[in-house]
Amino acid sequence: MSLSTNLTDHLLVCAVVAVYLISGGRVSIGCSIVVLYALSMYDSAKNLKVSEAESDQVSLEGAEKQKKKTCCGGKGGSSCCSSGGSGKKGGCCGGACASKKKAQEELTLTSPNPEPSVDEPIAIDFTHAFKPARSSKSKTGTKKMPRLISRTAGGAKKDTGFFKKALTVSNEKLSNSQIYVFYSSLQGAAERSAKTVLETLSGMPELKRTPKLLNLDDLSDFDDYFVNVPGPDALYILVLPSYDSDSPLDFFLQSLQENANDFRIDKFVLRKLVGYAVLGIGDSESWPEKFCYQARQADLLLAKQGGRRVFPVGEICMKFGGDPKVAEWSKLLSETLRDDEPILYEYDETLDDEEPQGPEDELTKEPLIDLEDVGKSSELQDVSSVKKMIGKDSPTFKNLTKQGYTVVGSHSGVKICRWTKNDLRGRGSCYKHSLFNIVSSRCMELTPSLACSSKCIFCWRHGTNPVSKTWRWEVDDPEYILENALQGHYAKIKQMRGVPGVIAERFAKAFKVRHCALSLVGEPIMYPFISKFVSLLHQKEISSFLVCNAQHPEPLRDLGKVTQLYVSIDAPTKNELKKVDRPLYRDFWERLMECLDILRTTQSHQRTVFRMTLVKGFNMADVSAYADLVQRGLPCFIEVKGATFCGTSDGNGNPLTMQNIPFYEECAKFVKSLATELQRRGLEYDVAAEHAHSNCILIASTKFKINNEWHTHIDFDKFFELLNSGKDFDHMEYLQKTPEWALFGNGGFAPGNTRFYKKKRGQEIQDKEGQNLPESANTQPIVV
Ligand SMILES: Cc1cc2nc3c(=O)[nH]c(=O)nc-3n(C[C@H](O)[C@H](O)[C@H](O)COP(=O)(O)O)c2cc1C
Ligand code: SF4
Repeated sequence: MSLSTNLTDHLLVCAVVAVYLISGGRVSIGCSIVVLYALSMYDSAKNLKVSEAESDQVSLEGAEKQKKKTCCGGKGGSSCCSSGGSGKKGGCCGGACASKKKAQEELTLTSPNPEPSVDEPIAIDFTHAFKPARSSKSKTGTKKMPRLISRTAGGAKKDTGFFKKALTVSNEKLSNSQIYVFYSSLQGAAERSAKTVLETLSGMPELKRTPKLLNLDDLSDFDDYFVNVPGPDALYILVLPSYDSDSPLDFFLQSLQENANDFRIDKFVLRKLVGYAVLGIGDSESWPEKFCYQARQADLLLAKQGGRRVFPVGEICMKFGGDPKVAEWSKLLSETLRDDEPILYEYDETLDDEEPQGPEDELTKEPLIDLEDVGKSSELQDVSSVKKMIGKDSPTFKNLTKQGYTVVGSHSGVKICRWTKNDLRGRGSCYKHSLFNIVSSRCMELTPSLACSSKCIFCWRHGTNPVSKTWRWEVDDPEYILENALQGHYAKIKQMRGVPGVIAERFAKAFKVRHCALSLVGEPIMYPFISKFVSLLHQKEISSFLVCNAQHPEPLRDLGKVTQLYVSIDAPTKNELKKVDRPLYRDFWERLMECLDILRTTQSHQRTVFRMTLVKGFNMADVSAYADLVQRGLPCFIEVKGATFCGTSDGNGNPLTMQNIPFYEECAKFVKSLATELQRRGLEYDVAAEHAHSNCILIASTKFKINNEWHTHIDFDKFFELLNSGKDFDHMEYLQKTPEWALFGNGGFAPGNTRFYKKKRGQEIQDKEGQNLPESANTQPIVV
């Protein structure tokens, strides 16, 4: 108790005694005073305790205020000069922060019941919250997780721990997805295997939807599945063979790679898929180095674009009974789809360091690749490796030779057409005779590129000829191609010498080819040396008829002189063209427009022809839209031909039937209304000539009607004379009068030939040039 308190007490006692004496020393008053005094003493003792506690609180607040003025605001840590981090003990706060921190820590540690208030933040240590399943499981001896691919950039590995690990787990129910089984097959093994996969999956009662089977080579646009996806729950299974020579799969892989590098396409565009799995088939004995390499490429490309692998790539050698292994892979896949356990889609390989690799790692033999490195993988560089377009041992080679082609070098083909044989036997030439004066027995049909940049529905490519937007193969010399093509052609002519009815004179002349139709199958203008090749033809006085698909404006612009330049116009509108030609280019319509502009301008000196192939139900309705195209390209001629039915369309995606084949009358009606529409617009065109037998009718610019007589025929001697003169000349300088028999309405059958009516045992079939083919080729789809 303090001195001041004692003094107050003494004064109080004196005052009480004085009051007692003044009041006469009465006992009752004296007692009351003593009680009051005792009460007041108790109260003051209590107050003293409270004030002592308050004064402690005030002094703490004062210390807090002072702390905020220190170097670190009292936080200590590395920002405080008193902390260990600064290396200075004491610092500006004299070490108060540090000592305070220490005191607080001590308080916390010694506090018996440190119940935090609701508002206080709680610190939880997540370090061990996401232990990789693999590590923990393998320690207990249970199944190890498959090795999967990380999508994390190397630099980001260290700081994405929490989110990255959380992203690795997916709980999608795979059995709810719509499964698409894709395949690509040249000889049938992949198709068979895909069907096994399909059957196995279809037998799963858990699957909500029936799986679908799709041939990659029949897809008109890969983008429908590999840029867009058909639904939110699509799951893809790809069954792919490998070929070290060119195969349709090359184009698919090339497209995937282009998508991966196309800045307009979302980098992880295939994240929209529930997942994917690839089954590779191949031959490990004959191609040990390249065994199933294209399946692996596909797998990496799908992963690179965000696809989630739901099952490891299968690699099965088909040489020695691979079918049971395919069934086994399919069964394992179906078990995975059934299994609702989460799948580790992304994988942090740094977590692998936590334990040594087990023997299972050896078994998987799957190299762990960071997705960021996928593009640099040597496997992927192979996607765009330069191959021969048609290797001698390739199925495409066998297919083409079976169909009567002579494959020249690695990318050209020559074939003797039925009209050539017909003309040798005096049975008449093809429609090009009546329209333009080409004699079939002296014509060679050739293409320097068996590959094409379209997949036209009426083409008889059987889904086997290579497709690509650009040239991606080894290139043969033009001299080599011409020399060997002529040899191949003459060899076939020679075979005709024993055929009954061959006219000796025509047979002799046939050994000096006069015309070359650069069409056949494929896209000739894709050949990088097309102009040189054409000039070599001209040097041998062989006229050139070049047909192109209007998808390659650059080489079209650069093209040198040709005798006649064709552009195929297979449909008049963008939508119809996409349906009919199934072009590979996204900007196919713009390319067509550019080609038309080139015909009207840069190449207007040439004899230009629009070639239209009429397919009922596909491209015959919109005459006015065709007129728009004519107005833009202003060709010299419009050659209109009805498509021809050539048998079934088995497995090559050709949707045409006999119902799509127009009759001559329908073609004639179409041609007349097109001519009328052009005239209505003030464009000077009219119907000129025909070859009724081939359903072919010619509309010509009226500038070829000289003195009221059509001059659609070519004076070939004059053409070479002009060419050899070295002077510039144009299409109006080598004309010849159209003979009477060829004019529209007269049928177009040349005199001097005997009309031959074949007994119709099967469908009469024709090749791309409109030439009829032997009946043995009756499995071919529509060709024109
Ligand atoms: C010309 C040719 C090249 C081949 N190249 C490879 C190859 O590089 N790697 C491979 O694993 N198998 C290769 N094979 C084997 C095929 O991939 C195998 O026969 C496959 O089953 C064919 O599938 P398909 O019948 O669906 O076309 C090749 C086969 C041929 C005929
Ligand atoms: S018809 Fe011609 S342009 Fe069309 S795919 Fe066949 S070869 Fe190519």
